[in-house]
Amino acid sequence: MISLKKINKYYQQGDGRVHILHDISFDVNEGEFVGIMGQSGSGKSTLINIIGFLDREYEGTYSFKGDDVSYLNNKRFTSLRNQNVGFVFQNFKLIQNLTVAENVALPLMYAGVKKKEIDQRVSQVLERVGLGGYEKYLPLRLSGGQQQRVSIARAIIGKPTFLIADEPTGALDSHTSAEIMALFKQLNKENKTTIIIVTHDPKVGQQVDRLLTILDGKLISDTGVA
Ligand SMILES: Nc1ncnc2c1ncn2[C@@H]1O[C@H](COP(=O)(O)OP(=O)(O)OP(=O)(O)O)[C@@H](O)[C@H]1O
Repeated sequence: MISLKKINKYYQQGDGRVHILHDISFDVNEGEFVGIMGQSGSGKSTLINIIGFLDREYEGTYSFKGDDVSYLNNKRFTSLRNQNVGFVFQNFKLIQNLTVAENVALPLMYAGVKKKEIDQRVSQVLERVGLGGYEKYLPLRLSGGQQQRVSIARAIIGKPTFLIADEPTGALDSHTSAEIMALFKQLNKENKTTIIIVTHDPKVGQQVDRLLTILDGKLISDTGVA
C-alpha cells in the first residue's frame, strides 16, 4: 500500500542544504502495525510528514496503492491526505472550546457529511475508544489518557486507510500509555486499521508487530524483513 523507494530529504539552511533522510526504502502493507523508532533528531517527524502526505518536497518515489503521488496536483494531494490519513499527536491537539463530540465530528463536518449521520458516527466511535457518554464534555475536564482517546476517535471517524501516531504516549504516565497502546492494538487487530506509530520509547517499540529503526536519517533495521 505504502511504498517508499530511495527517499532523500534535504532542508535548506543558509546557503547550503542539510541532508536529513538518506535513501529510505520500505513498504507498509494494509493491516500492519508498525513502529518507527529513533533518537530525537534522527528524522522520524520528517519521514512521517512525507508518509502522511504533509510534505512533498523530497527526492525518490512514494507510491500509494500503486500510484506515484508526485504526479498529483496540490488539490488532489490534499484530498489524498484527507481521505486516507488519520493523525494522532503527542499533545492531542484538541480544540479546547469545543466539546468532545464537536472535536470528533470535525473531519466529517469538513467532508460535508449530514448532521444526523455525524451524530451517529460520533457516538459509535466514542464507544469504540471507551468514551461512550462523554459527548458533551469539554476536553479540559478529561484526563490526558481520555483526551488522547478523543483524538484517536477524531483520527478514525473518517475511516482513514492508515493512522499516523506521532509519540502518542509521550505526554502520558506509564499506566495510561499502556492503555492507549492497548487501544491501538485493538483497533489494529479488530478493525484491521493500519497503524504507524512514531516513538522513542522502547516500551512502545516492543508492542508493535514490526519495528523500523532510524539513525541519523538512515533506516538501520526493519524487523519486518527476514
Ligand atoms: N524545517 C526544518 N528546517 C531545517 N532543519 C529541520 C527542519 N525540521 C527538522 N529539521 C532538522 O532535521 C533533523 C530531523 O528532525 P526531525 O524532527 O525529523 O527528528 P525527529 O526524529 O522527529 O526528532 P524528535 O524525536 O525530537 O521529534 C533535525 O536535525 C532537525 O533539526
